[in-house]
Amino acid sequence: MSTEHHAIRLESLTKSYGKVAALDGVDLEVRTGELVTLVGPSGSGKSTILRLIAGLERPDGGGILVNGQDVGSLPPHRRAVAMVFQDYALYPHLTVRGNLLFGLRVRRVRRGEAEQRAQQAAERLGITDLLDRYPDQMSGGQRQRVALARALLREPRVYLFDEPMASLDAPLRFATRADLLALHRELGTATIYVTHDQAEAMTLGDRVAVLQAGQVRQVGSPQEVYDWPADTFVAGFLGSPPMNLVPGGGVLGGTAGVTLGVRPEDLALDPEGSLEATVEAVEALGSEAIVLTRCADGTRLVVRTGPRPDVRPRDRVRLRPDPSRIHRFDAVSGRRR
Ligand SMILES: Nc1ncnc2c1ncn2[C@@H]1O[C@H](COP(=O)(O)OP(=O)(O)OP(=O)(O)O)[C@@H](O)[C@H]1O
Repeated sequence: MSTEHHAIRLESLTKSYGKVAALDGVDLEVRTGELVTLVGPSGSGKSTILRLIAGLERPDGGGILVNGQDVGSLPPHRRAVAMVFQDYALYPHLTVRGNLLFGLRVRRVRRGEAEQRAQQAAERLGITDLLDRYPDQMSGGQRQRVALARALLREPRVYLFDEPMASLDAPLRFATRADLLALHRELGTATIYVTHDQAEAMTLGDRVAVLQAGQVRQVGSPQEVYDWPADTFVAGFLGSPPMNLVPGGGVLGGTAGVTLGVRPEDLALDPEGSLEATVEAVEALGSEAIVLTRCADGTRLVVRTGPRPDVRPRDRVRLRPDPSRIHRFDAVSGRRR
């Protein structure tokens, strides 16, 4: 057995709410300095994982280790874990300074030292001019920085983020994402980051963990899970639009017992292509276009092309799949073959 301590190690974690199995045997390891993004459909158990690590709830079974120590029986404030929520969870009746000092007071840090540390955290996140404001006097992005500064003050070994940018607009998300990544690299802590945003999951994560129905379907680098999805669920979940999956292989080359898949960008509109199809719709996205097509046997194939493709609905077209990019899955288990 490896003696290496992972900053976070989850072993066969289970948790049910009544009849609902929120987590059904979750194993996950995060190394020190690593950022793992957690993605999956609504209700797949992402937040439950974070709440169990933070100690806000207790698992039914399995182990939670932080730096090699089983924290299962420790209360939240003794776990060296900081959690940042989507709604920031700031105290509305306290100023930014009050919010930053609160946790330090609870942990009985002397006043002078607490003031100094709060000041340092505020400087690091560029919010010193906001110290006397109340949460309702700030923008979402500013509140997010305050929540981050407060998390920083806990000097955690582990950061847990539950969709911290969900309420920010696109440009602000983009900027904040870069700041967050810089902070993560500088601190070298272990981070788990839950998001619904695929671009965020792919760009932030050293590794991506894909969750479905309380089980981890695959963990790997963003490129790995995209290029080599372990099963049809991951294949159909990552990518926008997702991979075309054809049960039985059909137009992609019928083979009993398999489901074949091809990503929209691995299908080209090409007069020499081997597949015949009819265009059903064209969605222009500015930098690219999505062409929805339908083959004679009824199979729908989505094609990603450059901007302004020269086709319109009801056009007959030919498609050329990249043969090296055809994915094979078992028709019954859905696992990659
Ligand atoms: N306090 C609770 N009481 C009952 N059921 C719960 C509770 N918390 C979570 N669940 C159920 O557990 C499952 C997992 O929920 P969880 O919040 O972890 O999902 P999630 O992946 O974070 O979803 P979302 O992306 O919508 O936030 C869901 O079926 C949910 O309804």
